[in-house]
Amino acid sequence: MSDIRPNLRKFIYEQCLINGEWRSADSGKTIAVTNPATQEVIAHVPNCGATETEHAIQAAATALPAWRQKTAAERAQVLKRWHALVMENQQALGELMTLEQGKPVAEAKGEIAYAASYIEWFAEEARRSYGETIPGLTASQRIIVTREPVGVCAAITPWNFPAAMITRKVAPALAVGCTIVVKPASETPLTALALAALAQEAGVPNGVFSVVTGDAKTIGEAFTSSELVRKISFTGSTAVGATLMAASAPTLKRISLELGGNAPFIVFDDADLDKAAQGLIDSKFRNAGQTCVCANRVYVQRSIADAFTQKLLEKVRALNVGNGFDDGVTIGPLISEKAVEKVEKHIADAKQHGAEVVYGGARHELGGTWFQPTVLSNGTPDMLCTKEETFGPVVPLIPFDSEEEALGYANASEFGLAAYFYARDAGRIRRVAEGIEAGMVGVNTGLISNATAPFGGVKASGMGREGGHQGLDEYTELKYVCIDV
Ligand SMILES: NC(=O)c1ccc[n+]([C@@H]2O[C@H](COP(=O)([O-])OP(=O)(O)OC[C@H]3O[C@@H](n4cnc5c(N)ncnc54)[C@H](O)[C@@H]3O)[C@@H](O)[C@H]2O)c1
Ligand SMILES: O=C[C@H](O)CS(=O)(=O)O
Repeated sequence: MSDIRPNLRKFIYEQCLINGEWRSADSGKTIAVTNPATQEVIAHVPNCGATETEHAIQAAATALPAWRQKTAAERAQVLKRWHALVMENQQALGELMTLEQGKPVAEAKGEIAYAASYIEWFAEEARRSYGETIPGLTASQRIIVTREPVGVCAAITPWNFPAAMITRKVAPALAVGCTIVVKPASETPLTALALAALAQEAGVPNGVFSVVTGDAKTIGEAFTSSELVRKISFTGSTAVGATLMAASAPTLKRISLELGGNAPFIVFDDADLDKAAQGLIDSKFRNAGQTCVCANRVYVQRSIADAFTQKLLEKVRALNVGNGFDDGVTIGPLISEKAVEKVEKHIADAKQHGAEVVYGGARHELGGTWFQPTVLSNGTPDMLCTKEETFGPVVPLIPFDSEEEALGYANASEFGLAAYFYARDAGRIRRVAEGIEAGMVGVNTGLISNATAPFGGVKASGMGREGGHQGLDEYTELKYVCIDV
């Protein structure tokens, strides 16, 4: 039986939105979009290439003067209408996301609200893109510093959070007067297209926000080679981010990179173990572990390791694996067979290093790309999962003895996106929060993502921030005006 409910059909757009027009690829070629839970083909979207992308970029350049000349309040009003439309359609947009990405409907609806919160946040921030005046060096001199929109922007987004990764780029861009062309992941284009349709309904003018689906490399090259594109914002793997950064260098584009992670999760002996176990569930199993900021390696102080493991297992056993449309399901399918094979590779490597499977450890009996929530004990600090993100529902528990040892393990990574630790001693909280190498740190919490805070990483996890007032600055340039009158 198809998961495509009648109420969803009006949200399934099988054309791209370019310059306010819904259009197919020039070649007529399409890409199939499948439901990861059933492998059913749910839609076909245009397989666009360079010409369509260049058209969208040109339309963004043409639309830029009028959009940037609107007042911040006028742009804010359009964003507020977009926010209202997204929330009015939260249920349908959530079900659409489950259809193409697989996460449970409740979680998908949560992402829609999270995505909408970026629109609301930047509608408010639009009117706070402040400059400054600086005392002149002479009686007749005035120094003024203003913030101006970067101009035409391009964004490339991943499949794991198909709504939030779009709005946390588009909302700040539009707020400050930029225009933007977005290429969503080919696995999950429908959410992006539906969001663009609602933006159009909200009054975003033609060309200000276009969505182009198709060949990633070709579209990416059209973005990076264009003289008109002044900024690229990318969310995805570190490897692709580095490629885009290098390709953007010849035209000196501004670039924001939200890349891969490998979050350490440390449980100290002075932690509240019940809170730590729940925090690990919250962080690790969100989106079946397919989250850039999820705990990827768990370090547990040896003296409380057994007690913590039992508390964790009690909660893992309560996780319900199934189709995201079924009531009560908390763990959906992984996005692809390739994703399952990576999880299997990490578990096999951990076992070779001496880790023991204390729960799960294999594909789920449902078949397809479902995987059992898995807990490994007696892990070691040199397992493959401590070096690359697993992107699946696996908790590798690694014992440690001292605070210094734990911090050393945590920082022994090329990545630095998110990190978490549970402790109650004030001095330990200060030392570890300041010593850990990450862009974002959760102390006694496993959930840190929100629109008000600057989201981003260090080292191989990227550069730039999204959300907070910092997220607005990513889309502006400073202009210094020295007046002598
Ligand atoms: N830091 C963050 O905020 C964040 C958020 C979500 C995902 N991620 C990371 O993204 C990765 C998982 O997502 P993914 O598998 O979609 O990543 P990915 O890098 O394979 O793809 C991301 C996007 O880039 C496009 N792409 C792929 N190759 C490209 C190329 N050569 N040129 C231009 N575009 C190209 C894809 O089509 C997709 O739209 C993980 O590493 C995860 O940690 C990071
Ligand atoms: O995959 C990483 C995203 O950024 C998810 S979230 O921002 O933490 O929701």
